[in-house]
Amino acid sequence: MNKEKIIEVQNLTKQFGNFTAVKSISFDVYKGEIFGFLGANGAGKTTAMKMLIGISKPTSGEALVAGFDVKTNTEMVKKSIGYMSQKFSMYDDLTIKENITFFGGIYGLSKARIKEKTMQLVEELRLHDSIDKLVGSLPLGWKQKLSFSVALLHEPKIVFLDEPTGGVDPITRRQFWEMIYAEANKGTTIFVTTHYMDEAEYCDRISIMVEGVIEALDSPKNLKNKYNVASMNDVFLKLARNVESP
Ligand SMILES: Nc1ncnc2c1ncn2[C@@H]1O[C@H](COP(=O)(O)OP(=O)(O)OP(=O)(O)O)[C@@H](O)[C@H]1O
Repeated sequence: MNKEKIIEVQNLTKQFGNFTAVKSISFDVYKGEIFGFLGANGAGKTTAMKMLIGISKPTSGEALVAGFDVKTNTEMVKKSIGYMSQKFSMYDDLTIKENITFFGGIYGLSKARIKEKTMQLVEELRLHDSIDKLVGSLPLGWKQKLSFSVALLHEPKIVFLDEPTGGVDPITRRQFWEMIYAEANKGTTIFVTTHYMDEAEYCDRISIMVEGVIEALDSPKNLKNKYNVASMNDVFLKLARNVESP
């Protein structure tokens, strides 16, 4: 794997009043890496991710995303990244083609480039018969795959995926991950949160957050060795259980 750093995080902290949601976390992510960002509900993943995509100001600490400071250069951070979440997909009342045109425009693509990208997506996702269908009429799995492709329209260096496969069936999730692999192979960095432990196994490295702190960070294989368990699910349970016991 290429060891060029694409995300550099140093002592990043976020406080809401007296409550510290993210407690001085530090880590690096490498170019082309699939980086899994795991943690139980409320562990601080979304808060950390919001700081990295430049929409929430850190209370303290530093983060460089694609070489740009998330505190002072948010515009360049936003241009360098793609983002998709389970909650925000595409506009249900626009067709697939209209959604691609709309988001392409937001990302600053020329008309010619949007046309080119639309044709590319039609081929890759085999959309020949459905390009003029309303997105609202598509199954969730299709929406999520499309949404991923749309997040990549402007060819960002990093794509942030916040629980991208929530509620999607296992076969579609597998297809989604094939798309992720293909994109990572092109050199795009994937930063992904998930609650599915089978997906954690697919990542190059995993960070596990517990109560605002990064409790563990390594490859799935090394984490399983370290905690002497057979699956990422067991690693996760072990760390979560440690929190529950006084
Ligand atoms: N704007 C806010 N004001 C106050 N507290 C907040 C705010 N946003 C998040 N929190 C708190 O920070 C903690 C971390 O929340 P966060 O959403 O980052 O967790 P998460 O790991 O993403 O959880 P989930 O998996 O449920 O999305 C939670 O206790 C949450 O209530």
